[in-house]
Amino acid sequence: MILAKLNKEQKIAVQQDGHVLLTACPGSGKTRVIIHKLAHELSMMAEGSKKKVMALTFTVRASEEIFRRLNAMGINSDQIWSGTLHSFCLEWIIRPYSCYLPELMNGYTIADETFCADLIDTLKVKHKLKAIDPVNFRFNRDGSFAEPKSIQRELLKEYHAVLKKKKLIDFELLLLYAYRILISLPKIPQTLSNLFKLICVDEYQDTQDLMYAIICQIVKTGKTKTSLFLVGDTDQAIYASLGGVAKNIAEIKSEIGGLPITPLTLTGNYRTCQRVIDFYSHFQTQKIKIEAVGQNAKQKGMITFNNVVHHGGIVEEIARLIRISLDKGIPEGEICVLVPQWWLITSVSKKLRAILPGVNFDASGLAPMARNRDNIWYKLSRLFLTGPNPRIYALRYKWAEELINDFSSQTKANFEEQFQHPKSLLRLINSIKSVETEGMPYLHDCFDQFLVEVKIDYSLHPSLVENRKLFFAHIEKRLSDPVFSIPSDILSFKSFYREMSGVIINTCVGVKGEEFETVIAYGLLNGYIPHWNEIFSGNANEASKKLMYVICSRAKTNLHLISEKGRTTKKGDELAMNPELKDVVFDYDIH
Ligand SMILES: Nc1ncnc2c1ncn2[C@@H]1O[C@H](COP(=O)(O)OP(=O)(O)OP(=O)(O)O)[C@@H](O)[C@H]1O
Repeated sequence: MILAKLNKEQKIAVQQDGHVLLTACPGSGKTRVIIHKLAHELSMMAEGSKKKVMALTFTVRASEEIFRRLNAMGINSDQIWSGTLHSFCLEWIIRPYSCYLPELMNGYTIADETFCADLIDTLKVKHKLKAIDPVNFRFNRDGSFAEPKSIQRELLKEYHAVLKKKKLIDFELLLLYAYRILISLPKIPQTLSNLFKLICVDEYQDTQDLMYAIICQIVKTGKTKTSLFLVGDTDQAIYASLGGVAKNIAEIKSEIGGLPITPLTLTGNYRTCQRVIDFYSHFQTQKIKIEAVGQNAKQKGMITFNNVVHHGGIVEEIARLIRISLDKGIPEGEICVLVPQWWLITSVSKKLRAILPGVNFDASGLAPMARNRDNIWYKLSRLFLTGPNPRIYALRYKWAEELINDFSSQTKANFEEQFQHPKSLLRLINSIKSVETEGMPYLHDCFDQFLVEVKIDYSLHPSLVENRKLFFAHIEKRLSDPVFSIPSDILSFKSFYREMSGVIINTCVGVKGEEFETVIAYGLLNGYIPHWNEIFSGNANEASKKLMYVICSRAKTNLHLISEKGRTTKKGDELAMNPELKDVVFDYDIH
């Protein structure tokens, strides 16, 4: 029954025992396989088993999507853990075992992302680095900095001195400390391996070395107790400049202590029409024929390339293309605008909203909250800003569970006994009402009522006080920033969490693994895509090919590519067209 919606190759992958490396082209059903693999493994467990299965995803969006889909299949998600590797390390390694690591045993707080970003900006100014100068924050397995340049290393030392003084840990430290815990106390990977029957890793080609080390330490220790299921596509490896590496099968085998691993593949593309596939095959690094096998396989679709529009008119042009798709009856949520750099999301979203007032947009840049997803108050706010809804029940359940754990680890005290279960906590949150109509006072009011009910005096815990201050300070900053100009009412706050339904505005990294009827990508220029970092590191060609491949392969039938004119460097030199795109000879449709 669970396997009914899979083809033969997909069924084989789902039913394959032991460790698996599944590599396949875009649209071949890798995500579908992961979801069914999780469901299948659960169905094979003995009744009453306490074991769990896990999916590690590249983005929070992707992990939430897995929850939604399993929920829609009627699968009980109690025994499923899905999230990014960072959240896994926090929840399953750092939080329960920090007392064993000298660096953490005297307390720690997860650093607020925006606090770290501000600190880095200040240190860049101090060290006379430009805002765009890259700094590699990653650690090697032995704890040394991966950053090779000396000024950057000085900056890193100061940055870490500040974190240490404040007992903060950022994303990279989280990975390093998790790894240290695993290797210094073999009982811990053993315990995790006893608990997790399966670890699925989506987009494995973008995994960093330290991440492989963490995952494989658990698999290796458990020998055959935990199956590793790596899924990805080497042509979609777009994280090389941020340490992502697609290890080959021999390397992975060696990481898991020589245990056998079965290579599998999927063929056929269910997503995209053949013409679009043939177009993006220009960007493949390995020339493999991809065959469209979905219902739209024979459709002509629309592929346009505009290299004449001036950047001053870019938003009007994007709006025109959105209208063309809407006029064809394509739903808003099936249209995606890909921006070349994340910091452009806000301004483009705002302008598009102004030009197309009747159209809904789904863009993180329009949200009142900054992206400090690990802030405990952010986690509480998302429960108050989403209502009870069966479609996202599993997700809210998971959020409630996280909150119970977070409060308990930060306060060393538990919620009032009756609220220690996610179900009862959700019931409490759903019952709290506020008369406030403005977002900030509404959240303050809900938080205070909540704390009274669960009997936690947050003022006694400096990290909670500090994080609450930071959480609201960032909202205030965004509300008063003319660039954002976000409405401050409660509806605007709630719309941030509304289920994705409007035209998506995001970066290529932000929509990894997703698909849309129409993709509109602009800024396809040397310096944006590929980014200067790739160009300076001598990796421009490969990075650019892979980015173009990922961008184009998100589309089902319509692809609009734009290399606008008139964008310049600070020195005033005009940015050139993306070189890979320039080389393509194709019979484009008229735009
Ligand atoms: N056996 C199948 N029958 C019908 N549709 C399928 C089948 N397998 C996958 N699909 C559909 O094909 C589309 C692409 O699937 P999926 O997102 O799982 O691909 P993917 O390999 O993960 O792609 P990417 O590498 O781009 O992330 C989805 O709409 C999915 O529902």
